[in-house]
Amino acid sequence: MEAGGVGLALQTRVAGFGTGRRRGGLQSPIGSLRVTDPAGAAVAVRARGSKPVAPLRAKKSSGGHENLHNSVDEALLLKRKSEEVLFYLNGRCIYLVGMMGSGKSTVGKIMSEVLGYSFFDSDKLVEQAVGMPSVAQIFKVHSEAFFRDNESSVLRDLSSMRRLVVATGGGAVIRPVNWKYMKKGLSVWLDVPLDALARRIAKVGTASRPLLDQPSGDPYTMAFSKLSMLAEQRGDAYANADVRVSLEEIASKQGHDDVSKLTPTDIAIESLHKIESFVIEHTADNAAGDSQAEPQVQRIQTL
Ligand SMILES: Nc1ncnc2c1ncn2[C@@H]1O[C@H](COP(=O)(O)OP(=O)(O)OP(=O)(O)O)[C@@H](O)[C@H]1O
Ligand SMILES: O=C(O)C1=C[C@@H](O)[C@@H](O)[C@H](O)C1
Ligand SMILES: [Mg+2]
Repeated sequence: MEAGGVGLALQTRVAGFGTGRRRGGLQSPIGSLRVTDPAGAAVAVRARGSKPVAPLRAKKSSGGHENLHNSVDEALLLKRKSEEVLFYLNGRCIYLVGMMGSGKSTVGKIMSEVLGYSFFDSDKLVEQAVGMPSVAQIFKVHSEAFFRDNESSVLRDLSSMRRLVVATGGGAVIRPVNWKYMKKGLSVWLDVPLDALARRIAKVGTASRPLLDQPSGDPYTMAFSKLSMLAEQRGDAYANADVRVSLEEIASKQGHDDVSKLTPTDIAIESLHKIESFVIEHTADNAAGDSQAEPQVQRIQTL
C-alpha cells in the first residue's frame, strides 16, 4: 500500500520550482524554449535569443597539435542534442533508473540543466515526505517496506507533472505500480557494469546506502557481492525502461577499454540520443496513448 500525505508536500515543493504547464516557454539555464519551425525538426526548438549552434567540426590536428577543445565540443554536442530532443520530448518527464551508484543523480542533473527541466531525486523526496534526514534512517527506524510505500507515493505524484528529470531510487523498478507511473514519461536505464559500480561506491562509502552497508570488510568486495545479489534478485526489472544506455557500449564506440573513461556528459549525450531515437520510433503510439504528450507530437506525424 502506498503512503498518504506525500502528495501535498510534493505539490508544494514542485510548485516552487515553477515547472508550470505553459506551452512553449519556460525559464531555464538556456533561456525560454519555443517551437519556431516544426518543419525543421533538427532546429525546431531553440533557446529563445540563442544563436543556432554551428555544426560541430570533426576533431582534427592543426599545426601538428590535437584540437584542444574537446570539452567545448562535448558541451556543444550536449546542447545541440538537447535542443533536438526537446522537440520530441514535448514536455514529457524523464525517469532515470539503474542500480545504486549508476550515475542517475549525476547524469540526471546534467540532463535537466541542458533541457531546462527541473531535477528531482526521489530518495530525497521520500526523506522530505517522511521528515527524516536519510534513507538509511528511514530503513532503520521504520522498514524497507515503509520506504517503498513512500517511494511509490512520490513517483505517483511526480507522474502528473511535466518537464522533470527524476533520479529514481535504485530499487524503484521492483514494484510494477512504479512502472505505471514512470511510463507516463520516458524511462532510461543507466546500465553500468557491477565492478564499476562497486569501485564508485567503495570510493564514497556505503553508509548512505542501507542495502550495501556492512559493519566490516573491504568496501569494494562487500559492495560488489551485495550488488551482484541485488542484480540477480532484480532480474530484468531495469530492462522495462524505454531506453537502455549501456556504458560498455559507449566505451566501446569511443574506443575505450574501461567505462571509467566516460564522463557523465558522454553518458548524458548518449541518453538524449537514445531518447530521441525511441520517441521517433514510437511517435505514433505515443501520440495515440500518451497522456503527457502535447499536440506538437501529433503534428510530427504529419510533417
Ligand atoms: N561517469 C562517471 N564516472 C565516474 N564516477 C561517476 C560517474 N557518474 C557518477 N559517478 C560517481 O559515482 C557515484 C554515484 O553517482 P550518483 O550518485 O550519480 O549515482 P546514483 O545512481 O544517483 O546513486 P544512488 O542510487 O545511490 O542515488 C558518485 O560519487 C558520482 O560522483
Ligand atoms: O537499490 C535500492 O534498493 C536502493 C537504492 C537507493 O537509491 C535507495 O532508494 C535505497 O537505499 C534503496
Ligand atoms: Mg542518486
